[in-house]
Amino acid sequence: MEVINYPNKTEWNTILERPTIDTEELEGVVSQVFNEIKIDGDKALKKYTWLYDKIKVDDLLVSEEEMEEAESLVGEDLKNALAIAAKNVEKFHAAQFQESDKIETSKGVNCWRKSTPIERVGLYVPGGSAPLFSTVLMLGIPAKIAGCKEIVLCTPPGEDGKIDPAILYASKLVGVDRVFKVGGIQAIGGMAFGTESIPNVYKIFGPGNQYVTAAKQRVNKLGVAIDMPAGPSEVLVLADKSADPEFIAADLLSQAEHGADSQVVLVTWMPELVARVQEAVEKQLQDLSRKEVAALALKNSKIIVMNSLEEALELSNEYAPEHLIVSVENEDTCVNKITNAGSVFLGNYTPESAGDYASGTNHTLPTNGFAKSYSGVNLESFMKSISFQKISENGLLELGPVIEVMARAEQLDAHCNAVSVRLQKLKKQS
Ligand SMILES: NC(=O)c1ccc[n+]([C@@H]2O[C@H](COP(=O)([O-])OP(=O)(O)OC[C@H]3O[C@@H](n4cnc5c(N)ncnc54)[C@H](O)[C@@H]3O)[C@@H](O)[C@H]2O)c1
Ligand SMILES: N[C@H](CO)Cc1c[nH]c[nH+]1
Ligand SMILES: [Zn+2]
Repeated sequence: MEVINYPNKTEWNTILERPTIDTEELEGVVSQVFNEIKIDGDKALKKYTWLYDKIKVDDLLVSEEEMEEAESLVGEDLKNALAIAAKNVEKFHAAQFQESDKIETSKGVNCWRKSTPIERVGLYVPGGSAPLFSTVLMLGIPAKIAGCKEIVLCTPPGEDGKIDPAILYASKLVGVDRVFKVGGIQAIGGMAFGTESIPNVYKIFGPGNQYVTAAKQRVNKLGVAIDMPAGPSEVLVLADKSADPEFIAADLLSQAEHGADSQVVLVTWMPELVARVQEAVEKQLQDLSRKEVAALALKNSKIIVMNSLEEALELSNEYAPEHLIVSVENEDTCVNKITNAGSVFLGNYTPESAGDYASGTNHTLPTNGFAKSYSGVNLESFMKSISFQKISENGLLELGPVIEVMARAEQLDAHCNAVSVRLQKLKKQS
């Protein structure tokens, strides 16, 4: 990890750059795959699964038999863990349901909003380097609570051409309707445009690598909604002398092991912490099964020494990390100073991986600075709200003239007339 001491504000933007693949090349690949899916449907999905995943898929849809087989392959320990995690995710997301009351804005003018589920949704579950079955809970549970009528899920097939049993078990547990063996750009294109096997959905959810994220951003431009850009994982740890270097190292490595293009950042104002964390990272790295991947991610990563907690928080807000760990004395005093982050972990005993799996918060979160403008996945992500209004005759008599004045001023005569004809009738009646 590169160490940067007391950077000037003018240097912050350069320091905080994320590692990215050449975007022009990426967009070219996305266009080509999408064009073929639009013409060839399933045939194109299979072609690109062979090209990018090296898997020959005959039937994209996971069969009932495969679902049943998966259930028998998942151990009791994992089933129990999934049940507890699912309960917490459900509890946290169910509490997010909000229906607005009727508001009488003027006398006789009532307005309200009603939330309705997005009817057909597509979930993407990453599976390139590791099958992230926890993502099934994070997307499937809120989709179900929201009341989405049709929930389909795409995930890349593993080396044996099958989907990881835990992904299938979790899909059944949360009530996903259909699972398809397809990942990457081709999965996003399949769900956006529809093919013989996959229905076209109204909104696509889920994290993924840079290919998946670029594909989601492209379909969004083409009119299919997406949750947010949720690309390669990242974490920023804010730490002072109260933090344990072993814990910091473990948290940094937990996101570094996701992929070579992950980025992890330590920000401190205690220079004496730097060497201790570096040492702990080196030591813990050796024991990881994914140490090569984590080592590559550490090359993109930084330790930044700042002058104070205030300056460190300012830098963190500018970076807008997907995950922010606050390991400082009196961590609660930082809460109101955090303006940009996907999900925040307060105190030395709140590891980021708790949010990844089981605390109840959602782990599908904005990366690459998008936490400045996007929230992570939540119940509302699966809903849209329709606004309603009802105006009584007296209400229109009162508000109508206001509308007439405004419509005339915008020179929209028909708008004005829609009110005037009613007012005339009401006045005649009275
Ligand atoms: N932000 C979040 O909320 C969040 C949550 C979980 C995981 N993640 C991130 O998701 C990512 C998962 O990545 P992954 O690769 O393991 O799985 P993935 O499922 O996202 O991507 C795998 C697919 O990428 C495609 N692909 C691979 N190389 C390609 C190439 N050269 N050209 C075109 N397509 C190619 C393949 O089709 C493959 O199926 C990681 O970066 C992880 O950090 C993010
Ligand atoms: N840290 C990931 C989000 O960036 C989520 C995850 C799933 N499994 C493990 N971690
Ligand atoms: Zn993780």
